[in-house]
Amino acid sequence: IVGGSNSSVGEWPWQVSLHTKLSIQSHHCGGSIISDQWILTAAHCLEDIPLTEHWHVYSNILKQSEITNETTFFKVQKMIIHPRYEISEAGYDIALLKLDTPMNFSVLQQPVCLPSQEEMNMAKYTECWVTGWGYTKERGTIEDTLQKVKIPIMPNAECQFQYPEHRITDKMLCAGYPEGGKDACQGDSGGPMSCKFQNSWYLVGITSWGEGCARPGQPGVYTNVAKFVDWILEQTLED
Ligand SMILES: Cc1c(O)cccc1C(=O)Nc1cccc2ccc(C(=N)N)cc12
Repeated sequence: IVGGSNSSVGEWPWQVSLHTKLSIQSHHCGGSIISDQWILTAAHCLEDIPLTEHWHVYSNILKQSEITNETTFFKVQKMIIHPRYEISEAGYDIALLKLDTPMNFSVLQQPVCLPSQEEMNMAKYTECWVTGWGYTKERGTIEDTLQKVKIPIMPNAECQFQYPEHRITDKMLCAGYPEGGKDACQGDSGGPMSCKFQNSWYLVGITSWGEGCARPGQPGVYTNVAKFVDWILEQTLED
């Protein structure tokens, strides 16, 4: 997260840290708790490591330094990458992780609401925050304390104009300031864009891509979760 600030304990209780257990274990991507056994993340997070046994899911974490080999984590029973995903910039950058055991909810560890799938105008989301342990600048490192930054959603037409060489579809969302300076970045991928509406928080976007980070005129691009609620329900209620 570029231009953000430290989150406090329990501020984003649906945020998880996805670690890969390769040579050294480290934070790879963010994710969001959407039920007691399902995590929503970005497909591009999983494409290089398609084996369930290499993933550790850490919930109720504020600082990466809290994670030691004594820290409990969830194992992944099943990974579902959207069948139409190819690369982030072409969309469908969404994936589900089924945990090996259901988690117990608490004030510090609980699901975020999925948005309603009906055609919603984004204007109702006036307070959207992006969170993660990703880089705070383009050539950065993974942050210790979970960062948060408030970023306004922009109309897709404006976003398309900023990315003339891309096709910004209605299954994508863009968010950013014209002057740049506040954005998600590498390492925040898969994490939530959470928007507050009538005193509840909704998972409106999944951090997907952007040209660099926090550059003027280069907004962050997110998976538009509302367009995938049908798919999410099909995949998760089936089990
Ligand atoms: C290619 C690259 C790096 O090598 C280092 C940092 C960023 C980048 C990059 O161009 N974009 C990115 C690469 C990977 C995940 C990203 C997630 C979000 C954003 C965003 N701006 N909202 C940019 C990303």
